[in-house]
Amino acid sequence: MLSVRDAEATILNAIKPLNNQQDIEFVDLLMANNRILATPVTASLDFPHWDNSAMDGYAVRFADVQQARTDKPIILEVVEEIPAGYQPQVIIKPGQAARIFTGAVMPAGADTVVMQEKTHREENRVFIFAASQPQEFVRRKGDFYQAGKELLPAGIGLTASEIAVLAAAGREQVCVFRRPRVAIFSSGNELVMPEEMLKPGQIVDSNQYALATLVRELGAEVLLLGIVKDDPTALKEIIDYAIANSDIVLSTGGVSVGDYDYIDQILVSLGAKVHFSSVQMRPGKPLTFATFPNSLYFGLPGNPVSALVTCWRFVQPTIKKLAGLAKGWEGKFLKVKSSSELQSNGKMETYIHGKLHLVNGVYQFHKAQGNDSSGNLINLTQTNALAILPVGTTLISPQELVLVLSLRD
Ligand SMILES: Nc1nc2c(c(=O)[nH]1)N[C@H]1C(S)=C(S)[C@@H](COP(=O)(O)OP(=O)(O)OC[C@H]3O[C@@H](n4cnc5c(N)ncnc54)[C@H](O)[C@@H]3O)O[C@H]1N2
Ligand code: MOO
Ligand SMILES: [Mg+2]
Repeated sequence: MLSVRDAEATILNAIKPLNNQQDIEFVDLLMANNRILATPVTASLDFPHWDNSAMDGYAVRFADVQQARTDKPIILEVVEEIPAGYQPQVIIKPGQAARIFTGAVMPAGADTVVMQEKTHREENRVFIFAASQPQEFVRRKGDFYQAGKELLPAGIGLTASEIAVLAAAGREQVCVFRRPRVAIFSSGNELVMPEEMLKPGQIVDSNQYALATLVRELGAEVLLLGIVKDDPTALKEIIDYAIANSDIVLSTGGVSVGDYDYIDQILVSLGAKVHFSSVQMRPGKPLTFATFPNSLYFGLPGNPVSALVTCWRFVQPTIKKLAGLAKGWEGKFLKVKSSSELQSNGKMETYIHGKLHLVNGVYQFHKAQGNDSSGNLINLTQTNALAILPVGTTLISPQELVLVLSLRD
């Protein structure tokens, strides 16, 4: 059976990231949160734009104040007051200073700022009590960034700090990758919507809610196609529609060996390349991955835990990579102590859901306490991590280290 590592490599290889010419759109800065920058950004301004003061104090000539001491202050004549937003008018000559405030433009002639706390003011005279360093408290033009250099690279996610930088560079809009489109449907004769009365044998289609929520959290656009009966004609029709209208299709159910498990044969009949239909993992063994010329197809297992675990493990990095993220689309794996005993049959790579908790500033993994059947959706609540036992490992004892996939950024 295909190992998880090989399944992942197959999937990652098949991804064609969005194109930075065709798959882009311009969005207003305040709508750009969590979007991915499609083209590098440069600015035509230096940062800082001009030499300015980092303190409230006095702009002076260093040569004038280098001998200043508490018991032997230097007295300078204050010739101008420079608040932020004001263009200085006077050139500072030997023996002179300007009153200046944080962020205000340094006057010509001055090269150093003495902070207010080291001074005493009497009318138009200022007493300087301490020798500063040359250039002290001056933020120099171009110290933070020089015009024309790359300010932000393509392929990064935009959050508060990048959006602030774009605003400072005078952008009103930003060029980002369009959101990937992910079609989702559930297959199963037993499935109904939450508002429907359950007849004997029926259950609510919870998978479409789980997947739609996760996919939206990842910044993709969801095309929710609902419930489809275990009927080859209906399934063929919906898959045909889904692949024509999305970058990624997620279906749940119908991928095992049962008589009503039709997904694989329909994919073949539609001309898909089916790369694999099972993976050496638990839960999630019956996982189908197929490609069409313009879309990727994940036939996720129907059991709710299996559907989410395979989505976290394989679909999450796929969406991030396809979306145009240059780095950081990989799963976030870490090694932490397990506070619970974890078991596996040793034959499958085993994924155990639970929670990463901070204990005295260090993360620990706690297994979810309920029945861990892959049909038990209830036990998934509050999951934020999956512990992973590799093939060959049957037991992790409490306080032993375990590999964990963190599900939060
Ligand atoms: N003989 C074998 N039987 C099964 C095997 C196997 O290897 N040999 N694998 C088992 C494993 S593991 C899984 S996982 C499931 C996968 O089944 P399917 O993907 O074919 O899914 P279904 O048969 O349609 O449903 C399985 C289970 O999940 C429930 N389900 C389905 N869809 C939803 C939904 N949208 N929301 C909530 N629950 C859903 C469904 O009612 C079934 O209980 O196969 C095992 N069998
Ligand atoms: O492995 Mo299935 O995916 O457990 O229930
Ligand atoms: Mg089945």
